[in-house]
Amino acid sequence: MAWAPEARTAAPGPGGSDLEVLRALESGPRGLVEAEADERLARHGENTFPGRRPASWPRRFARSLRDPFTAVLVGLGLVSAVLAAWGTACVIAVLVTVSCVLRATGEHRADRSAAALRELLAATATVRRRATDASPPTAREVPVDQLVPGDLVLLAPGDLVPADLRLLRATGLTVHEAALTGESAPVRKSAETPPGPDGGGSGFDRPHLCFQGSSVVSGTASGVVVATGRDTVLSGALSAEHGLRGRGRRTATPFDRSVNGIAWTLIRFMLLTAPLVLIADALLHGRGLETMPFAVAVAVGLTPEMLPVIVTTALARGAALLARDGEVIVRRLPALHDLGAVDVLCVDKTGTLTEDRPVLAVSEDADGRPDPAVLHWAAVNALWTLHLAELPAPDALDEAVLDTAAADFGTDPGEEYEGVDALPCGPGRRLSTAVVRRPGDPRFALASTHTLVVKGAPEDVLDRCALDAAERERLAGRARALADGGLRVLAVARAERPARSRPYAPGDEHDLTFTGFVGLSDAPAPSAAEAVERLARRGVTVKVLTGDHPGTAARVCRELGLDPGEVVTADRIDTLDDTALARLATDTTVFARCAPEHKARIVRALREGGHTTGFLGDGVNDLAALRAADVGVCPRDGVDVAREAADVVLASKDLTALERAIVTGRRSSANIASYLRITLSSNFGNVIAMLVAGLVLPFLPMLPAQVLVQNLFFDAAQLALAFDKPGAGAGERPAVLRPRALLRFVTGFGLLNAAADLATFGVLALAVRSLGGHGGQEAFHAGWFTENLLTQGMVMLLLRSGRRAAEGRAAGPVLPAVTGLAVVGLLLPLSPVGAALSMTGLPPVYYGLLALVLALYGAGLAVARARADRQPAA
Ligand SMILES: Nc1ncnc2c1ncn2[C@@H]1O[C@H](COP(=O)(O)OP(=O)(O)OP(=O)(O)O)[C@@H](O)[C@H]1O
Repeated sequence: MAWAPEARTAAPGPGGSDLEVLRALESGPRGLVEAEADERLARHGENTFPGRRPASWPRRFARSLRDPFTAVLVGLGLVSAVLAAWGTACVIAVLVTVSCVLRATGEHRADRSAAALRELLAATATVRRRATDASPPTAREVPVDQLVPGDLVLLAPGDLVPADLRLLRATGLTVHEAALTGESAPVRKSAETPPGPDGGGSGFDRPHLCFQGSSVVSGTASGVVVATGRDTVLSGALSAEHGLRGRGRRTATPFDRSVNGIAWTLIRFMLLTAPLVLIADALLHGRGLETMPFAVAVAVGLTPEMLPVIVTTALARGAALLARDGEVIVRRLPALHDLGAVDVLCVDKTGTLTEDRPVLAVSEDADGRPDPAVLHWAAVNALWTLHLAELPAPDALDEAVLDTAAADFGTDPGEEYEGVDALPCGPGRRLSTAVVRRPGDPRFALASTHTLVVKGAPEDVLDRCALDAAERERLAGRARALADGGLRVLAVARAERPARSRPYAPGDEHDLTFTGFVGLSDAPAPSAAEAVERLARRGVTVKVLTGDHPGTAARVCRELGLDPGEVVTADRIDTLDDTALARLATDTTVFARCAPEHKARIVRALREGGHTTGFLGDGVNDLAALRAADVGVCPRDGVDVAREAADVVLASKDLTALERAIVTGRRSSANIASYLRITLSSNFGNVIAMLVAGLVLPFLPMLPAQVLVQNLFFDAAQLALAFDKPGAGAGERPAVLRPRALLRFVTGFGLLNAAADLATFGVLALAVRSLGGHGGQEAFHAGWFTENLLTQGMVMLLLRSGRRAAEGRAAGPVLPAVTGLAVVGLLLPLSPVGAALSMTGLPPVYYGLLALVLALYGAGLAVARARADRQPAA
C-alpha cells in the first residue's frame, strides 16, 4: 500500500509561522505548563516507540510454532494423523505443545526482563516547561514516553528525535533519516518554512519537520511536538506495513552462522532419515507404508527439538546474571552468544583506556614558550561555541580549558566579547570555530571587525594557517613531540575579518594566524591495564580506534602495557582497498585520526578477515562502527543513538565489566554446545542402532510411541543443561561452535553409543529367545527403553562442558535430572504406564547383563572424552 507521510502529520499544517504553529497546538515559546502537559498525556496517551509494544501471548505462541524444528515436528505429526497412527500423532502433539509452552514462557520471561532493563535505559528528551503559568520556563529531562503535542523539545548531536517535531530554530542541524527513508546520508534541516501551502514539499523532504525515529548527526535545534505515539509518521509507516527501512543490521551474525547453521543442517539430515528408513524396510522386509510411523518416530528421535528452548533459556539466564548487579545489559539475546565468540575487541581511546578527565598541562606560543594568551583564546573559543551552538554541555576538553582559564584569570575569559557565530566540532570534523566581536570598542564598533577563533587537531588547524611549508612542518613537529609525551594537543589560531551579516561556513576557516598549542593530560583509566591484560589472556585482542593524534594514542597504549606497534593513521587507510585493509587491520593495534567511516571500515575489514569483532564506543562518531561490528557495546551515558545501536550496554565504560560479560557469554555458549553434543551423539547412536535392529529383527525394535515417550523424558532432563555450571575452562577461549568439529565429535560418540545399543540387542535377543513369543517382544522393548534412558543419562554426565567430578564441585542441576531419568528408565516399563505402552519387565539376570554393558559403555565414554578434550573443542 502506498503511504504518504504528509497524511499522518496531524494538525497543525506544516506551513505557517512559528507563532501560528504554536497557537494551533495551544502552546507558546515558553513551553507548556506541567499540569497542562499531564492533562494532554491523559488525552493523547503515552508516546511509546512503535517497536516497543510487547507481543501478545497468542502471537508469542504462533511465533514459537514458526520455529523450523517445531514446523518439522508438526509436519511429521500430520503425516502420522493421515496414516491414522494416532499414538504417534498424540505424542508428537504433546512434544510440540511442551516445547512451544516452554519457548513462549522463556521468551516472555526474557522480554519482561529486557523491558525492565530498558526502563533502566529509558531514553529521555530535553523539554522546556513551566511549573505554573507564572513560573519561568526551565529545560528539563523527561522520559520520552511522557512527551505530549505542544511540548518544546531541544535537540543536540546524538539525540534520537523523540516525536514528530516542527522546528522553531536550528543551527547547523543535520539528521539521519535512514530508519524512515533508507537514505544513508544525513539530511540538512532548517527552521524556515518554505513557501507553499504544504510547507514546500511532501513526505520527508520538508526541511522544517523532524520525524520520530531519526537521529541528530550535527547541530542543535528546538522544535514543537506535533505528533506523538500512534500519530507519528513512524507509527503510520509501521501500521501501513511500510516497514522500517535501513534498520536492517549486519548480515549474518556469529549466532546465525553457528547455532542456526547447525540447526538447518540437522533439519535437512532429518528430512532424509524418514525416507531412508522406509526404503530400507521396503527392500529388506517388503514392508510398505505401515513402517511410516516408525520412520517418523526415528526422524523425530533425531531432532534436537529443545534447541530453541535451551538457547533462549541459557542466554536469558546469562543476561539475567549480568543484569543482576546492574553492570551489563544485553539488549539482544543472541548478542550474548556473539560476545562470547569475540576474538577482537576494538575500543576508542578516550574514556575507555583513559579517564576522560583531561587536565591542562601546557599553553605555549609558536616558539614553545609558555604563554597564557593561548589558553585565553582557547577558552574564548570554548565558551562561545558552547553558547552559540547551544551544545547541551561542553565536551571534556572544552570543560578543562574553561575551568583552568577561570581559575588562572579569575573571570570567565570570553565574556568581554559578543558571540557572532559558531562552527562546532562534529563527526569527522576535528576543529571548532567561534566568531566573536568586542562590543563598545571604538576600534571595532561600526567599522566593526569579527575575530575567528579556531581550535582543534594540529594538522587540521595548521593546514588552515597562513604559513610557509618549513614553518608548518616545524610546528607539526612540535605538536608531535607534545603528543608523544602523552598529551592531547590542540592548536589555536585566529583571524580578523571585516564584519558581515552572512553566516560563517567552514570555507571561511583559511589564512589564519597561528597562536599556539594547548596540551592536556588525560590519565589512563585505573582498571584499563589489568582489563587489557585479562582480555589478552582470554584470547581477545584489543585494538584502539581513535580520533586522536597517533603519538598520544601510542603513549597511552604503552602506559597500559599494550604494544602499539606501528600506528596507522586514517590517511593511509584511505589508500587501501578492502582486502589490503583486512590484512593490515589484523596486524595493527592502533589506528589514529579516525573519522566515523574509518572506524566502521576497519571493523568491517576485521570481520571479513575472519574475526568476530566487538566495538566499544559512546559517541555519534562511533555509530557507524557500532552498527558494523558483530557486537556493538556502549556505556549507559553514551549518546542516545549509540545506545540504541548497541547490542550490549555497560553501566560504565569499564573494560573489566566487559570482560566479565564475555566470560558469561562463553559460559552460556558452552551450555548450548553441551546440549548439542549430548543430544546429537545420543540421537545419532540411537538412530544407527534402530536402523540396524529394524533391518535384522523380524519385529520393530521399539514401537513409535515408546520412541517418542523416551524422547520426551530425555528432552525434559536436558533442560537442566541450560542451567549447568560450566567448567573453569569454558571462559578461557572465544566460544565458537564449529560445525565440522561438532560433526566429528558427534560421529565418534554416536558410533560408540550405537555399539552399546547393539551390545544391548545381543543381551535382549537372548532374553527374547528364552521368553519367546509376544512376551519376548515386550521384554525386548522394555529392556531397550531402560538401556536407552540410562545411556542417555550417562552421556549427559560425561559429555557436558560442565564441571565434572574430577573438578571436585557439585554437578549443579544435571545430576538430579540424570537421576530422574534413570529412575524413569528403570521403573516406567514395570509400571501400568509401561504396560499401556506394551512393555513388561525382564528376568533379573538380564538386568545384570545390561549393567555390564552399561559399565563397559561408561568406561569407553570416559576414555573417549578424555581423548577428545586433548583435541580442539567442538
Ligand atoms: N572541543 C574540541 N575543540 C577542538 N578540537 C576538538 C574538540 N574535541 C575534539 N577535538 C579534536 O578532534 C579530534 C578527534 O576527536 P574525537 O572526539 O573524534 O576523538 P577523541 O575524543 O580524540 O578520541 P576517541 O576516538 O578515542 O574518543 C581530537 O583529537 C581533537 O584534536
